Amino acid sequence: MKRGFLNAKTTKERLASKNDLGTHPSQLPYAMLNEPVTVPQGYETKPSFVEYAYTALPQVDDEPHTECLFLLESQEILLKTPGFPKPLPPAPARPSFRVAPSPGKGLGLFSTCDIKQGEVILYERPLLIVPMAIPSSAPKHFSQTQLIQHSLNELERYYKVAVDRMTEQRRAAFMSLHDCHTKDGSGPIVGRIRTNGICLSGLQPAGLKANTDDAARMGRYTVISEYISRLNHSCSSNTAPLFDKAMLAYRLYAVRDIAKGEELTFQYVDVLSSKSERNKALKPYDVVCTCPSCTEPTARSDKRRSAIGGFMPTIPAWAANRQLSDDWLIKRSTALLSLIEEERLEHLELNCIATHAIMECYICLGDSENASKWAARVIRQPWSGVYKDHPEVHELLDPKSPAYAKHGLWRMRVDENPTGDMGAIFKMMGDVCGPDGMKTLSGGQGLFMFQPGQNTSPEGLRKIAEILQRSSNLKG
Ligand SMILES: C[S@@+](CC[C@H](N)C(=O)[O-])C[C@H]1O[C@@H](n2cnc3c(N)ncnc32)[C@H](O)[C@@H]1O
Repeated sequence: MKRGFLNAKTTKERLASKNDLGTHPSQLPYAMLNEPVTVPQGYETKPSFVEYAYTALPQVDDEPHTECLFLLESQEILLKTPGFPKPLPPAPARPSFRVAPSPGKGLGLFSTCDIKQGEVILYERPLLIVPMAIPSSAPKHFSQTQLIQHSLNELERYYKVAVDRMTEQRRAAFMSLHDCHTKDGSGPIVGRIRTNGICLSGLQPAGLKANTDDAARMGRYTVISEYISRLNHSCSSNTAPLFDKAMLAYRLYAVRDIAKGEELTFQYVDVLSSKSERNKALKPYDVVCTCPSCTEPTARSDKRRSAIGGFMPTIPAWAANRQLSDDWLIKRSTALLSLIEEERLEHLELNCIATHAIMECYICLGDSENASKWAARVIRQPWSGVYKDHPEVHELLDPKSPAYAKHGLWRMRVDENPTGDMGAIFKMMGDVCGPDGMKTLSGGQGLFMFQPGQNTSPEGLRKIAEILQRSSNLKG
């Protein structure tokens, strides 16, 4: 069984997120103030440079640098990323996007040519990467609003050092970005970071993970870029930015075919929530969304989005369950893909999960002709974490490839029964997940590294069953 077959994310994270680097806008964990607040001077926290470092990365001449403020352990994680620092590809002679006014939305990005699904629109090294939160202390006699203003002032001070270190040209690019937080206590730098930052995970020191939410945020970062930060929101966005740690750069992918002149868009909020929830979540960005799903008069879109969020294609839940027909999961996943297409949500991780599941169904059925067609569709979604976790799909493009016979799922539904360890695990997973697969997602880490044919002891199997059972109790 390949890694990524199960995933440790919660259902909600997995449905809403776009890849395992957590690419979505970052809302800083600080409240906003309705009116100006005066804070007594002299209580500034001294930055602890034992823990934090300002650095310009990568330290390669002739390439733009990102100004970073990192916890030392996060910096270590980044520097140890295999392949770091991978060079940026040469900029194309004619970029396939331009910055231009978008009526009612300020500036935006627009395509300058037809772009195919899965193509990279741009590679971009960010201007700035900073922590989403930095601890600060304040005297006990501060009022609640003074505490908020004090925290915002502290953040501004920390972030300013990084902005001051930029080249003049990159600082000017940063300061020209939009700021929708001019009247809530945020300074000009914090305001721009709040407006334009995209969340970056995967750099969290191990020790912080188990701590409180605030502590955990200290190992999470927000990324600001000259161009990607100009993407306006749509609830049916047509791009997905994927952060490549080795390159220290985003690749911005087209998630469907884009016509010349179309605006390029990105999702700022969980697009599987209802129209009213989305509009509430968009308030901090000062956005009243006018995309078709927010303006159509009936509640059809809400219903479709809720249905999309209510099914997770899960091979084990079907493969060993003989009460479900051979085409049950194919039909359910195809219906899911139709809903995704109707709502124009191709960027969702779920799109690739369903595509990959149909491919695996055909492998279970011993039908390499159809499996190879679906493998080709997986490959057209390179922004997805599923694609990243399954490099073997390339070997499955040829229906005659020997990779089929070697695949752990090959003919699983055709031959007698899945037997041995694999059969036992599939049966357990089927029982625990339920056919809709909604309980698979938060546990099951023990299965990640399971390989077919691997000799798993009864003790190992019992542990896996316990993990799955725990996850079912917690989330079910
Ligand atoms: C990250 S910036 C995007 C680029 C920005 N339009 C600019 O001029 O630089 C976010 C801001 O863009 C505007 N915006 C983004 N999406 C929008 C939308 N769908 N409708 C209206 N305004 C939008 C809002 O002012 C929001 O605070």
